[in-house]
Amino acid sequence: MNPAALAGVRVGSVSYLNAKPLIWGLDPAKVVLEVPAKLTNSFEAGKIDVALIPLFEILHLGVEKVVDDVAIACLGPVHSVFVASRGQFGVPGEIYLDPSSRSSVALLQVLLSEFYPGDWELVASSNPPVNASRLIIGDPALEFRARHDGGWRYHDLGELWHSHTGLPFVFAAWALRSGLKDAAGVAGALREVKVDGLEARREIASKTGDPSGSYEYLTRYIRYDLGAKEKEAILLFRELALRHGLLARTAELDFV
Ligand SMILES: C=C(O[C@@H]1C=C(C(=O)O)C=C[C@H]1O)C(=O)O
Repeated sequence: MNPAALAGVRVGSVSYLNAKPLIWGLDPAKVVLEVPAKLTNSFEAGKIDVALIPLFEILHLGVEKVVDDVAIACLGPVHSVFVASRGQFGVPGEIYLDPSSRSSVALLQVLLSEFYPGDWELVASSNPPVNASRLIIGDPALEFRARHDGGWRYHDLGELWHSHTGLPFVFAAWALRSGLKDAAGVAGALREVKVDGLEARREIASKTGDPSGSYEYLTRYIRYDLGAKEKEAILLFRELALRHGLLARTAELDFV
């Protein structure tokens, strides 16, 4: 399947398993796959027309048009975005940050500033000391869980956000380059891709090293809708990010 509206449109997606249902059926040779931070750079540089970029960057770059009804989100635990530590959460100290992430780093900063104020030191480095607390996202987070047992505690940021706000959290959404022709057609095609991709989750999971774990992850933890509650969550996140100096005020998002 390759909907006509996407012909000639340069598409970029996050390279993690969680994004696979949203690009299912598109010609893999034509979709740029990168970790969130790199993908954002490619989108900003104008190399991609439509990209599944971190929500934080959508707000930060002042992206105007976002595809309605499609997201990488969660309601409660997300399973693949956590601070792994040897001890309890909320005791201030160093946390190493995954340099691939944008939304989850900002979410962690918002959660700490708002709900766990203290003398935190956030260190951007992909090479934390052996026992250091660290924020990990995406496939590396799933692999970390699979590789390490006992001794580590996982503080799931989707769960922490939900316990404080009662809301879902949106990690990424489809951003459209400004001036893109037929934005409505492109958005509609990406919604169709999503419908097929969600149905193909069993097959997508079967191609991974852990079919049942991957299927559970894609069906129980990651949610793909961007509806009223998700929009409410985006507004709250934006407000808190503004309050804590992570963002400057930008225009309202236009969902197409
Ligand atoms: C839930 C996740 O969402 C991802 C987290 C992102 C971020 O932190 O910037 C960006 C895109 C999403 O794919 C994950 O990858 O674990």
